[in-house]
Amino acid sequence: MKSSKLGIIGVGHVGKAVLTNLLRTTFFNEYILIDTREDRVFGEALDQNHGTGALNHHNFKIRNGTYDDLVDADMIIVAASYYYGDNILPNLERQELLEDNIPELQQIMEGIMGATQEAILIFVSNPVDTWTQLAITEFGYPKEKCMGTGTMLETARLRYTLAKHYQVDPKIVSTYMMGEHGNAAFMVPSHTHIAGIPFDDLDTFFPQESALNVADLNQEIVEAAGVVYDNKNGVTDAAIGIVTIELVQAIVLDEQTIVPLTSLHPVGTYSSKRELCFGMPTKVGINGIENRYELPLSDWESQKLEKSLQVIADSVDKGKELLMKRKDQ
Ligand SMILES: NC(=O)c1ccc[n+]([C@@H]2O[C@H](COP(=O)([O-])OP(=O)(O)OC[C@H]3O[C@@H](n4cnc5c(N)ncnc54)[C@H](O)[C@@H]3O)[C@@H](O)[C@H]2O)c1
Repeated sequence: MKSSKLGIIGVGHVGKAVLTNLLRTTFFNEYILIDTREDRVFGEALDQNHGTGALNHHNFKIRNGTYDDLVDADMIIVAASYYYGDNILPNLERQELLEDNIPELQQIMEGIMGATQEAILIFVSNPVDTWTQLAITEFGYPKEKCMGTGTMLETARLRYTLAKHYQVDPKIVSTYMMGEHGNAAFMVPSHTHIAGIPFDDLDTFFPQESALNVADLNQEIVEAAGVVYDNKNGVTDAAIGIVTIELVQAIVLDEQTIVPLTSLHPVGTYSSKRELCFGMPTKVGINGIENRYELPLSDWESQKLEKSLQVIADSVDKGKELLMKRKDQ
């Protein structure tokens, strides 16, 4: 029987949160941890290994490793980011992280491409749409096996916020945030329901709760990361750790779940004149991307999408240019 191996590249706050959550599952029995901070990743592997000595824990193989160890990996999660020291990322917008992270992306993709093109490759690193797209178009990773968490985190935040407002279980809220993972993410009220009740009818069914304004709600969700960041000393790791497991589980268990991950959408998707990675409802299973669903959008949603796609296109162009300059050096 084949064992299953996961690689995590970048074991800072987010990589560690993903690892710790996964170690409560039995999706994988072998974990390879890769980080440029060799002492940090050695310590993390040792610390997590000590935990396997507890009688209520599974006996996993966890070690710090190299790209050679990923040759037979089933899945690789990239949560690396240029290390700014002092244990925190600077207070930069996600797009502002791009320039410092181009060398990291290049090093990581060269390492992965030298090891495998078979593993499902999941990006969490920001700006996540750009990392995902450059991995495919500039380094050649197979597009149906390559994805990022996209607007899954914003969607979880929206589901939580709507559930809290209407005092219901988040699991019965069906909704999406789409577009860029970042300031240009937008909600899709026309496809938002609570227990089958359309967004526009919620005030009728929940008369005791105040009416929600879509633009204000959208703003609140987009700004939510900053609120966590400001209050957690520059870190957002808990929710993304859980959301990443949602995606991993959908793939490992072949759940055929539909989530707004980011992947490379062909020319013509929402009339886009170029192929582009952005968050939209996508079916995932054991082989990676299974299908994409181009939901009809309202005028407000279409305008938001257009803006989102422009932000990502500009970022991808800048990323390509920076990579080209490095190759010319
Ligand atoms: N997609 C999302 O929804 C989401 C949510 C939260 C955070 N993030 C992103 O996740 C990333 C990580 O955040 P964090 O808080 O864990 O940062 P962090 O600074 O705590 O950790 C980053 C780690 O990456 C390592 N690293 C840097 N370059 C590397 C390389 N070339 N190879 C291997 N490892 C390398 C660093 O040594 C560090 O340990 C950031 O880009 C952050 O913006 C994404």
